[in-house]
Amino acid sequence: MISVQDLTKHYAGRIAVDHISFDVEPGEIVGFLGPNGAGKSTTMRVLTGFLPPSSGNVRVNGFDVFRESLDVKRSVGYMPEMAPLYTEMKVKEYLRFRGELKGLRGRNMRTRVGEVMDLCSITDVRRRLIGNLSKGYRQRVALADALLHEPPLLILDEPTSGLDPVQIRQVRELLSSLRPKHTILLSTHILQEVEQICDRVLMIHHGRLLAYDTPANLTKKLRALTQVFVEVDGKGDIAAALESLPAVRKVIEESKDGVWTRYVLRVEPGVDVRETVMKMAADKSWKLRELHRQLPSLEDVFVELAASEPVKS
Ligand SMILES: Nc1ncnc2c1ncn2[C@@H]1O[C@H](COP(=O)(O)OP(=O)(O)OP(=O)(O)O)[C@@H](O)[C@H]1O
Repeated sequence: MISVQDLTKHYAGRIAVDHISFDVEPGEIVGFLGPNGAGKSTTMRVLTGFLPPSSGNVRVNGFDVFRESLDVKRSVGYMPEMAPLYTEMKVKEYLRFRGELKGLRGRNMRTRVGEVMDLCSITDVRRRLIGNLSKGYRQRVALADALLHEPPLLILDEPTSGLDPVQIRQVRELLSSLRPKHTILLSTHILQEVEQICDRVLMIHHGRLLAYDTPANLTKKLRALTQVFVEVDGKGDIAAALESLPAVRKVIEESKDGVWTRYVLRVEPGVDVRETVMKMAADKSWKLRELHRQLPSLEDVFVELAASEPVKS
């Protein structure tokens, strides 16, 4: 559905997207993850046919984004980060107006507007002014707009930004329900979002692609990051003792609170050292007030990959 080869985009001599390549298969939900300014919106705007690439080969639904941008626009439902909704229009009126711009007429228009309002659960607010709707409802109106012309591909720029937890869950459920009819590329800062609904994750930083894989594979790759937190009150060189345990690669003293010292243990993949730590504490008469293990998250993967990326001037 999407094929990106060696895409580069410059703004006035500054590189925003730096030689990235990736493919998205039909029916996939792909999460685009990266900090502010990483190049997500730029890449998405190139994919929608609105922004020409500086170089590279980008095809959407089989069409070249530069030479066949009209066909690309027909193939894509795009929801920009700040969807430009007309606040003085009523919901249904707005969708009909947008439908007309997208070439819908007559019965086809009536059916589609009804369908997308149902799909996005906005039928009950169809006669309300957009300006009076909550952010969650407005977001769903913007999504209904993106869906109007039944595009096979949806490109959504931070679809859950600014929403409360209930609204976030509703949007996520809605997006999951659109699969497999629609392929979805969505950008987000929220790692949990990606873990929950995305088949694959694109990680981007300083315009470069850091990784592209399933959330499970990404975290598996960096299993070495498994951490154990231990808070101890005891005598002797506690850090050295903990570091002598099999499978413990590194011990970092994290904080002190009176007699208590909190350590972070970096542990080899697949090993649970909690029992041996407990045994050592008993043998050495240490007091323990915390002992817990934290498996690596996508956030750890991102932080580690970003740290290994040379920073550009
Ligand atoms: N129209 C523009 N003119 C000049 N520079 C731009 C323009 N749009 C974006 N940039 C720059 O390009 C880089 C990538 O920006 P982009 O908006 O694509 O990042 P992003 O990952 O979407 O960030 P955010 O999450 O903040 O939206 C940034 O350094 C940004 O300042």
